[in-house]
Formats: sequence, C-alpha cells, structure tokens
Amino acid sequence: MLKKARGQARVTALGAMSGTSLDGVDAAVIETDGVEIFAFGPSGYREYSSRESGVLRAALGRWPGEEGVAEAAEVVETAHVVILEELIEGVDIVGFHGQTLAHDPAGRGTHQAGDGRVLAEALGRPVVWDFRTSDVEMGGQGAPLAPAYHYALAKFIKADKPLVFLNLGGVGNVTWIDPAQGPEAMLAFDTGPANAPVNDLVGDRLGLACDEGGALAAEGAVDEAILARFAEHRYFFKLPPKSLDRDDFRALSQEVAGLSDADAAATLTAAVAASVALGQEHFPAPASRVLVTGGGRKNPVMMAMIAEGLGCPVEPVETVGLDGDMLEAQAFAYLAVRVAKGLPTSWPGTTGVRAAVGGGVVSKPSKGFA
Ligand SMILES: Nc1ncnc2c1ncn2[C@@H]1O[C@H](COP(=O)(O)OP(=O)(O)OP(=O)(O)O)[C@@H](O)[C@H]1O
Ligand SMILES: CC(=O)N[C@H]1[C@@H]2OC[C@@H](O2)[C@@H](O)[C@@H]1O[C@H](C)C(=O)O
Repeated sequence: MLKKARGQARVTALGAMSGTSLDGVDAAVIETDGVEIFAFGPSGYREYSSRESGVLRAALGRWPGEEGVAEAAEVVETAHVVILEELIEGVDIVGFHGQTLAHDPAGRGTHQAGDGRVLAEALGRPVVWDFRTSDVEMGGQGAPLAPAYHYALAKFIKADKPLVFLNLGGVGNVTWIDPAQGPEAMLAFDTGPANAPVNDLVGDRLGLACDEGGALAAEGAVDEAILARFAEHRYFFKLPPKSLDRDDFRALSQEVAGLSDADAAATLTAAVAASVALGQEHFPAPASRVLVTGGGRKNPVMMAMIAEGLGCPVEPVETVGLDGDMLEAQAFAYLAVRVAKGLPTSWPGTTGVRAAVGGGVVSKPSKGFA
C-alpha cells in the first residue's frame, strides 16, 4: 500500500543482506520515498547453520553454473524466505542483495547467489535484486552500493560537516560525504580486509566464529614487519573508487601463519586499522567524524586501533541513534525503492561507473500484488 507523505509516495520497504562474513541474513524494514528516510521499522536476523555456512564457504570464488553454486543459491533463498516471511506484513517491496560468492569487476563480473524471482513468488511481493551487475557493465566496480543510503542517513541525522561512514563487515568500506553537496560529490571505496581474515584465523585454529570483543588480539603483539609489508600492497596506491573480493588479501593470512594465535589476531586487527588510515589519504577533505557500522564496531581493540590512525572521533553509528547491525539491510530496502523509482544507486565517485546508474532487476510475483 502506498501512503502519501510530503507530496511523495511513501513506501514500506524490506531489505535483506547476507554479508561476506557468511554468518547469516540481516533483514530490516524502512519507510522511504527513495530519497528521504521517514522511519525505521522492525528487523530480524536468521543465522546460517554450520552446514549452510559450509555450503556457502565451499562455493566462494565460484561463478554461475559452477559446482556448488546451485546448492549455495538454494541455501541463500531458503534462509531469506524464513526471515523475510516474518517481516513481510505491510511491506510494499523487497530489496534482496543475495550472497556474494565472487567479485571481479575488471574480469568476470560480480556474482551474488540467490534468485530474486524465487523470493518474489514465495513472498508475493515485488523483489529488487541483482543490484551490482549493471554497474559493472557500465564500467563501475559494482561496489560499494551502501553510499546512496549513507547519504540519506547523513541528511537524516542532519550532519552539517563532511563525515565518513565506515562499514566493518567481512571487508571494510568507507563513504565520504559532504552534506552541503549532492550525492554525486561522495567518494566511496573498499578500504581493505575487515573481519574476514580474523574470523578465518580463529575459525581454523580455535573453532571460534570471531575474536569476541577483540580479546585474543588484546593479548597479542602486532608484528610490525608483516604490517609494513601489508601497507605496501598495491591496492592502497590505487585511486578510488575501488572494490575487493572477500579473499583478495589471502597473502596476509598466509603471512601470519607462523605467529601465535594472539599475535596473529593482533596483526590482522592492526591491518584493518592500517587500511582505514591509508584510505583516509584519499578523502577529498578531512572528515569531522567517522561513524562505524557493521560487526567490527563491537570489537574495542579494532575500534581503538582505527581511532589511533585517524585524526577525528571514531564512533559506532549508535552514537547518532542508528542501528549498526541492520544498516546494510536497511540500505538494500532503500536501494530497492530507488530502483523501482528509476533513481540512481551509484555514481562515478562511489563505484567508478561512467555515469550515475540505477542498477537492479525488479521481479514481480506471478499472482497479483499491485
Ligand atoms: N562482539 C564482537 N566482537 C568481535 N567481533 C565481532 C563482534 N560482533 C561481530 N563481530 C564481527 O563482525 C562480523 C559480522 O559483521 P557484519 O554482520 O557487519 O558482516 P557482514 O554483513 O557479513 O559483512 P559485509 O559488510 O562485508 O557484507 C562477525 O563475523 C565478527 O567478525
Ligand atoms: C561485492 C560485494 O558484495 N561487496 C560487499 C563487501 O562487503 C563490504 C564491502 O565488500 C562492500 O563493497 C560490499 O557490501 C556493501 C553492502 C556495499 O555494497 O556497500
């Protein structure tokens, strides 16, 4: 049902994100006209079982048609239907990101597992999906896409000075925003690895899902020689926009293989902070603050190391009343509405695309939802 607000069609949108941490599906409702955010609605989380995350992990780096991909897509679709059905009441449109299995914008493209048509049928709602492909086809990186939403959030919190949103998921990404200018003035890019290498380390060595509270890293010493070599990686010298695949920094994980558990965790955590510090060199002007979203904001060791490398306050998005667990799911709800309205979802400054583009495919259920 469409409601009228401030002369614009106000849409209730449900977004879902299955991130590079491979831990589960976040889903969240927002109300928006595709420009302004009017309200935040309910949200939910569906964790992947160890079997499911194993299926996804086994399909990492694979492309459509390759072994294990159909099974991964089924896992993604099934998990999404479970959590989205819980939140679907009153929802007009769904934004479905899917699970990135491979990302190679300069080569084979970008691959998110999960078919939006399956979800449209199961949920009886229009589903917007495949958000990244057309951006890549138009010369963009296909990522990050959250900047459009970050811009709306900057307006929502009434920011008046340049600020940065930093997402610490499996991979890190930043959006630099000058609220005095339009979205085309944003600069966004993936900073480097975030939680994925730490998760892989503690998973492989200790059977843990993550370094809870950064406790292991806190006990260790950073290997400065490994960190210095990491900072020489050619990625950091590339001008943004630029993006990463989950495992593009495999060499770093191999380098810490000879360290103790604690020293390896400390070094991988310091590498996250070093990438953010190197990233800030690219900002068009200094940021007044960095607002952190994603699971890494719950790691105080990671947060302290990042703050040390930046010259401004580094705070979780909760400081300004936002939900850092659901922000990306909200972003795909917001992007779905933008796609449905023919508004751009990325710009030359956010993905390097040749011109502002609205990516995404809209799939409608075969049986009537107007
Ligand atoms: N309490 C905590 N202590 C330490 N780390 C944590 C904590 N909570 C979450 N994390 C880290 O955050 C990760 C989840 O982050 P998030 O949900 O933002 O990732 P994602 O959405 O999968 O990733 P992406 O943004 O790359 O798509 C966990 O896998 C873990 O590494
Ligand atoms: C290809 C892909 O899925 N990239 C993700 C990943 O996870 C974080 C970072 O790398 C970011 O570029 C992106 O996700 C967020 C939601 C984005 O597009 O903004």
